[in-house]
Amino acid sequence: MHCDYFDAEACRSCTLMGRPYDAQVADLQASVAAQLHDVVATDHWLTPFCGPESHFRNKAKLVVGGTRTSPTFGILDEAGRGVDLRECGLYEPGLHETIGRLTEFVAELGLTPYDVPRRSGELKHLLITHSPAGESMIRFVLRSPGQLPRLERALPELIDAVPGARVVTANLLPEHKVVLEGDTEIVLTEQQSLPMPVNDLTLHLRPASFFQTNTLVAGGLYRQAREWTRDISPGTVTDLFCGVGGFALHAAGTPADHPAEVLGIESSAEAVESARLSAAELTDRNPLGNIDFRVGDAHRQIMSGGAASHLVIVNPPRRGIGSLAPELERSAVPHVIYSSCNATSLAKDLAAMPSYRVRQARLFDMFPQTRHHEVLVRLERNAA
Ligand SMILES: C[S@@+](CC[C@H](N)C(=O)[O-])C[C@H]1O[C@@H](n2cnc3c(N)ncnc32)[C@H](O)[C@@H]1O
Repeated sequence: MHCDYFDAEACRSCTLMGRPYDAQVADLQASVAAQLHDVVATDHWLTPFCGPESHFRNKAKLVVGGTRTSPTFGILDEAGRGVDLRECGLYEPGLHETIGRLTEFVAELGLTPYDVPRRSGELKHLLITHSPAGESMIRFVLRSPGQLPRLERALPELIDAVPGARVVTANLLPEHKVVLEGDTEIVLTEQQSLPMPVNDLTLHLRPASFFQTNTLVAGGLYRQAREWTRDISPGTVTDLFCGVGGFALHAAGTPADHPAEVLGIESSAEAVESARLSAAELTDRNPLGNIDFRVGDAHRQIMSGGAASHLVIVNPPRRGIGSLAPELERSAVPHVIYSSCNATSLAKDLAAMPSYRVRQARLFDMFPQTRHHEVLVRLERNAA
């Protein structure tokens, strides 16, 4: 893949840009396998799962810079000046189109971009998620509620100007902080969630709920976990760090003759609400047994009942499962599926679980052009 922004040194996020894609995947596989060398035998690796090397991102996180009449949408340089990256080749074609229409509309609306060095202005970021069905969720991250009435008034024109705009929100981030969003979210549209078709399910995404950035590769990840779940044929499944329920909902209904009882635990109330919505739709169509999602701390779950599960699925943030690893080690849980975006923390966690052996592992290239990776491993408790 080639990128003009990279060549001009305007953006260097894609550290592997220019390297042939096959070589990128081979390097990534070798590096991840080396980090997990002590716990995953060479012949237990499945073939890496890859999608296209460009036009795969379903999400854009655009920092707004420049001026009211000439805003930029992309990142800020070291001096805090806006760098426009609207033509980034990682975006899905539909997302690219949405960005074009939306940024044109925002420039005409004349919201003043937030100026980081001066700490003045209003519009900080645009966060856009696009679904394979052609719909999008658009979130305006604002410094204050001052521009809210203007945004509310402009909503019908925005919906006209940006085909597929389904959920539009204002997120308030009054603090001068290097974070993407604040805690207050005001949904301006009647629709509150973006339906994301993945495999044979629809996952509802409410604002501020985590979702994987690469829909096609996420679909492969969930299918692999479902295949392993079918093979294990568990009576009960606990999905920890479940987000909007991708793993839990794919596990529900397996095995088909005696669907597992599935419980998802997640700290974000918005994500749990999303997962419940998806589960209700799914069970309406095809009764599946018990699926339940609860807001909670994954680290407490093993002590409070999760230890009785036949299968525990974990998909933690980059830092890994930490104290949960020794908890699982002490539990009687026979099967674990661990999805990790950080082979270093995965290796550390698995080293704290010597009673389990890795039966299979697979690399999912969720973030082509970078060294970021997703690894799925299937663990089984050693026979006593
Ligand atoms: C990598 S995401 C995985 C989400 C989901 N499994 C998926 O497939 O999209 C990690 C999730 O863990 C949640 N989280 C972080 N710390 C947590 C904790 N202590 N207990 C429960 N959930 C937590 C985050 O809100 C986020 O949704």
